[in-house]
Amino acid sequence: MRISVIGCGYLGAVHASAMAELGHDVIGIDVDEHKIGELASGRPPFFEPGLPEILTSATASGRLRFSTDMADAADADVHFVAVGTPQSPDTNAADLRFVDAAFEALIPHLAEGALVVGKSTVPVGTAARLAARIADAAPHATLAWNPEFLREGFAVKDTIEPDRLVYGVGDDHAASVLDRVYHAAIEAGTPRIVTDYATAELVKVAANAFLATKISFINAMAEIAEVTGADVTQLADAIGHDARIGRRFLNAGVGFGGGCLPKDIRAFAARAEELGRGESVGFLREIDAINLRRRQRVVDLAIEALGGSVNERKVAVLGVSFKPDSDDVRDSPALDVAVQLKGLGAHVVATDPQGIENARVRHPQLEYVTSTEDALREAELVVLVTEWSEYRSLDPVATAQLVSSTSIIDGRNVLDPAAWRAAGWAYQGLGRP
Ligand SMILES: NC(=O)c1ccc[n+]([C@@H]2O[C@H](COP(=O)([O-])OP(=O)(O)OC[C@H]3O[C@@H](n4cnc5c(N)ncnc54)[C@H](O)[C@@H]3O)[C@@H](O)[C@H]2O)c1
Ligand SMILES: O=c1ccn([C@@H]2O[C@H](COP(=O)(O)OP(=O)(O)O[C@H]3O[C@H](CO)[C@@H](O)[C@H](O)[C@H]3O)[C@@H](O)[C@H]2O)c(=O)[nH]1
Repeated sequence: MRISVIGCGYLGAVHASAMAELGHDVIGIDVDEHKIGELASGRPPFFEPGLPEILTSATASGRLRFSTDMADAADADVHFVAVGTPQSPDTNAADLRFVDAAFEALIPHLAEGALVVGKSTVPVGTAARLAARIADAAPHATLAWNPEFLREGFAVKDTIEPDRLVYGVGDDHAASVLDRVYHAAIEAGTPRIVTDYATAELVKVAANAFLATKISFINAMAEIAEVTGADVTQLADAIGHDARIGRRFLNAGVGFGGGCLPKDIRAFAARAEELGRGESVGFLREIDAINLRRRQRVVDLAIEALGGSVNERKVAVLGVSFKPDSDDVRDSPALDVAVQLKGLGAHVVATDPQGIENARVRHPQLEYVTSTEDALREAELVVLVTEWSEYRSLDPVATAQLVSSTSIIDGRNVLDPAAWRAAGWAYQGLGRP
């Protein structure tokens, strides 16, 4: 099929490449000329495992092209809209300016029978509004909403082999077109839920709200563990054995960040307020508050570990991206901790295998080094805040040779406390004795 993908960021670039990998003829459109130049040359503008391979093969084969000109999308049968929906600074609601601009730019180019498919995460009610706009301005086209559930770090696999497909549609035709787009996943037996616009929009924000709740639940248990001497990781293992609960997403630590969970729960709460149902998801504000307290907890532990003040003390911060296998630093707990420590006068040296470039743009005041050893050298405190595999596998004995003081805060509870203590370290996890 001929497909356009409008918005080629973390979601759109992967979606466009994966659709081409599945054999479709794809054009990616973005307003960012630099990004489009990189993608057209087969270079991903961000780090995502597996993306370079499919981007290179699809651009080389000619099945995948990129442009900044919406007119180049005109002959596509299906248009995926994957532009950003960031948090509005004043209200916390989703900022729909980019979605509206993309739709207005696309509408004049819609061919007879074209299907527009929303992928961006939007407040419930957005699709109905945009469907009315299309019915008015381009009645020969139709709209579907097909939320995306990919995880950064696993984006290619999640796109090609999704756990489920959700179609919010106004008629059966739209569902059959989407079945042709996703024929490989459908044939592999992927569950497919065909529903109305509002349900499809709500499925997406409900899923992220649930995941955020699971993480903040275990972090709340960590807060209780910290005043009782209990161990939250054992607690998570024990409750996780109950299949009704499950062990995944019960890793206590510095909490959730990224371009999705924090902004999506805030936008959901703001939308519920608008709908007069603020109390129904009022708990999401508590989920957010627990999450942000964990960042503060790491900062407080750092102050404690350094005897009451971090001022002019060298702190090695391991990790700046919001999760491993990603260079994304949007609302990163790791970067937030580094910035707070710097604000308190610490000499922060931060490192990360992929996130430094993005972190430097947002926080040029921090010192960044690419080598873990350079970050650790002469450090008076080590703070592990993103669990990249190379930090998880640090050897406590060798690491002790590099630092000036053997004190570590494990903000992701990924190190073996016994091994680190045996090597002479003062080890502090979160929610662990
Ligand atoms: N990143 C993820 O893992 C993920 C997963 C599921 C859903 N989502 C949702 O997908 C959407 C996109 O997220 P993202 O992380 O890819 O954001 P992003 O900021 O990485 O990418 C958005 C892209 O849209 C482009 N853009 C903005 N206005 C445009 C316009 N008028 N026309 C064409 N392009 C335009 C921007 O230049 C940018 O490249 C958001 O709604 C997000 O919540 C993201
Ligand atoms: O037990 C856990 C699991 C995750 N996290 C943190 O939670 C955040 C989010 O992690 P994850 O959900 O794996 O990453 P995202 O790529 O942001 O993916 C989420 O957000 C996407 C955008 O909406 C959705 O598509 C995905 O389904 C949803 O998992 C990260 O900071 C993690 O460190 C924890 O603190 N503890």
